[in-house]
Amino acid sequence: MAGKGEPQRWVTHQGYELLLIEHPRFQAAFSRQGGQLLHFRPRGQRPWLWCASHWPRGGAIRGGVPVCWPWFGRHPTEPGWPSHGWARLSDWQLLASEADEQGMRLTWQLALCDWQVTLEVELGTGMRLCLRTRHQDTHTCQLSHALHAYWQVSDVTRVALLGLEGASGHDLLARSECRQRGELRVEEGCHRIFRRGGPLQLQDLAWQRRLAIDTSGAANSVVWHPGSRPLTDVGWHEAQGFICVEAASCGPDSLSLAPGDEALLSLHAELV
Ligand SMILES: O=P(O)(O)OC[C@H]1O[C@H](O)[C@H](O)[C@@H](O)[C@@H]1O
Repeated sequence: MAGKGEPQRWVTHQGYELLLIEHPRFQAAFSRQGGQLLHFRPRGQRPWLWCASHWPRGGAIRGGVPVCWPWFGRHPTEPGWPSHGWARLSDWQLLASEADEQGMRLTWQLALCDWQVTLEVELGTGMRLCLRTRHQDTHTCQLSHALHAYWQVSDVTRVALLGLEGASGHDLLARSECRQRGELRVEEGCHRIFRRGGPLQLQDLAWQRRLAIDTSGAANSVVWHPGSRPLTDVGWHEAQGFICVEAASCGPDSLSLAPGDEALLSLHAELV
């Protein structure tokens, strides 16, 4: 628990250890499991991130910004291993947190065998996440990873994602290559992995909000929503309230890390 006057304190909710932050500029919450930013709301605004109201015991929390690491989606060779890797199921250590008038900077770390990953998060009027991976194995290893953000929206079928015009990628629902024409809208589910990162904008007219979401530096921008496919423990109406726009390096854009190499992945958002 933080001392009096400090912006952060630990609590337990639905069996999870949470770090709650009340800063003059924003409110936020992380779970120790996953080092996962679950909630971020700059003062006077609606929350930016969506989070399911029910959290499974022993599973991953659906919402906020899950860290998918050290693989994204299914493991390439081990079908029984958990989807999206160990990071979102493991307890992380909070290495540092500093606050000033502008905001807060927090550093989370997870060490597994020869691998070490840190998540640096800056929160203020915007949010910036940077994932840094190193390994000290004796041979080159494959890495795929994602900052799998669930953005809260008025209604997924009524928002538009700008900035992917002309981008090529893979449409996993259509099982074909795709090229984005104009703005992206989600009518009945979406699962596209675009082969480019860059500045995007999520436009929500009903909420009169436009978020600039930057996936520059990532090889892939992933857009996902299950449509009418049911998600365990998430009601249909609740699921209408998010769209995932993710920074990732995955599939053919997975990385080969030689011992001592470092891989970076970042995601940045601000209001425009
Ligand atoms: O249900 P989860 O394991 O949390 O994954 C949720 C979704 O994440 C990503 O966007 C993947 O590309 C999808 O295939 C997956 O369904």
